[in-house]
Amino acid sequence: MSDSASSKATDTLARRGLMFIMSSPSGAGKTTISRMLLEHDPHICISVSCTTRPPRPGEVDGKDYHFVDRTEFDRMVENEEFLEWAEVFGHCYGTPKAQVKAGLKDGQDYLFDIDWQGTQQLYQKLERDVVRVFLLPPSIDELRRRLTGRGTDSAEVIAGRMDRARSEISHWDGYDYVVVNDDIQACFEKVTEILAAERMRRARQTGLIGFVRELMRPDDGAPA
Ligand SMILES: Nc1nc2c(ncn2[C@@H]2O[C@H](COP(=O)(O)OP(=O)(O)O)[C@@H](O)[C@H]2O)c(=O)[nH]1
Ligand SMILES: Nc1ncnc2c1ncn2[C@@H]1O[C@H](COP(=O)(O)OP(=O)(O)O)[C@@H](O)[C@H]1O
Repeated sequence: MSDSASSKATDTLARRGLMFIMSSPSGAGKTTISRMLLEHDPHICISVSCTTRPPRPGEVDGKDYHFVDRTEFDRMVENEEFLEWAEVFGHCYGTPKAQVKAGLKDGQDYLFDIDWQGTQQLYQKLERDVVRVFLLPPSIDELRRRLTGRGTDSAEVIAGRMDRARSEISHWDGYDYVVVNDDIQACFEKVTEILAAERMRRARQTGLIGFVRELMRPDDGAPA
């Protein structure tokens, strides 16, 4: 087999998709890093959550979140339409089930911007598919600066998010990887490396069995 033919074979090996979860205290940068990943990596798409929180300026329904009212959210909970859901900052957030389960089988990777409660629930249900990444701010002062600088929340809301930050940080040990988001580019590169390595895990590479069997076939001596 020529070099180009063999690299083609490995490029098309079947692989099960993964669930790449990114959590952090509010303001540490998970939305920013998520957007960079989605922009640079065509093989991962975001799992769009449902929320009862009102949209922020610039947020688009169906892209950033599916914005629903409480009655609709409760109906979806009742119908078991969520893989997980949780109440955060007085609003409900949930991960719709249908799309993700089908996509994983077809090798589609999904990115989740969800909190520690949702992470625990997804891990309990789909442990083998889940990769858990936690982002930390370089300092509490910098976290406050970022929340203020983002310009999307009132002083009161920011104070609430800062109060919650310490308790959110206390869940750092429920994650597989912890990355300090100091320099944005450096953080993005680390997250990209984690994703690349996790894609190579043997258990995810469902096409390997046939590929290796082929490699191990007795040599018939035919020229390449
Ligand atoms: N469990 C769970 N948490 C979610 C979901 N979607 C978003 N979140 C979390 O809810 C929290 C608040 O999100 P948001 O209102 O967008 O503000 P942010 O903290 O600035 O990202 C964040 O910790 C998100 O990770 C979801 O579907 N399930
Ligand atoms: N490494 C970084 N250095 C400086 N500012 C950052 C960095 N990462 C994110 N930010 C800024 O901090 C603010 C909060 O980031 P965001 O991604 O919205 O956080 P989260 O989604 O975790 O709440 C945004 O204004 C973003 O541009």
